[in-house]
Amino acid sequence: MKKILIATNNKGKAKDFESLFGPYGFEVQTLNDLEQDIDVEETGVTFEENAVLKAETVSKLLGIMVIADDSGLEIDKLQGAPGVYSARYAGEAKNDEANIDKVLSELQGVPEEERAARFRCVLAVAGPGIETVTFSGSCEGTILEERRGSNGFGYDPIFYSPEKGRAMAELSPQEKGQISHRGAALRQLEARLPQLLDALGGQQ
Ligand SMILES: O=c1nc[nH]c2c1ncn2[C@H]1C[C@H](O)[C@@H](COP(=O)(O)OP(=O)(O)OP(=O)(O)O)O1
Ligand SMILES: [Mg+2]
Repeated sequence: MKKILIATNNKGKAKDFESLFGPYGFEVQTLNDLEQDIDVEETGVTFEENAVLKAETVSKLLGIMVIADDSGLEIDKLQGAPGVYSARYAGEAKNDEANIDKVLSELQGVPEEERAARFRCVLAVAGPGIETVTFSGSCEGTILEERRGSNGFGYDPIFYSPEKGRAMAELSPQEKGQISHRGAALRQLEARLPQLLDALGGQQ
């Protein structure tokens, strides 16, 4: 089976990639599947910088083509926060529950029409002998007043999709892929994948 390494330690992201790449016959692997511990420090100030940093660092280390994902939530009322700091919003420990609590308390009393937000995702593909390329996607919604649903990961329980009429965490992985920032970025990447794999001489 063709394998694709995603330079992430986030198991929730990995599931999104599986439901999107599975139908194309790719087995998705992540940094959690490797014997060595790899954790790239995210020193960039944009999603794009961090995605490129993660993809190029891991690709150079292992000598293979990899895809990295940097993503996050932008809330208009909070001037775009948490943004690139989404994973670390409530502290370095990267705790989804604490991050959600922090957002909910900051938006306490803010009416629905002022709770607009979007998820953003930038994917970077890096590999030996190819120029690093990036693809991006976004997904518009609003922030709920309380959690709904138990699917997905991260901020999914408080992100309402007007397109689906449900919280992101109430969607199946397939439904999420149809509307998500990651789904949008991945569809662009898919269009370029044959070319990228060709440039690598059929590595995968
Ligand atoms: O579809 C999503 N549904 C809900 N929340 C999401 C989503 N996509 C990103 N997010 C949130 C999770 C985390 O708070 C941050 C990503 O941070 P980000 O640095 O890209 O990922 P991460 O540190 O969890 O894993 P890694 O860097 O190893 O890929 O945005
Ligand atoms: Mg990260």
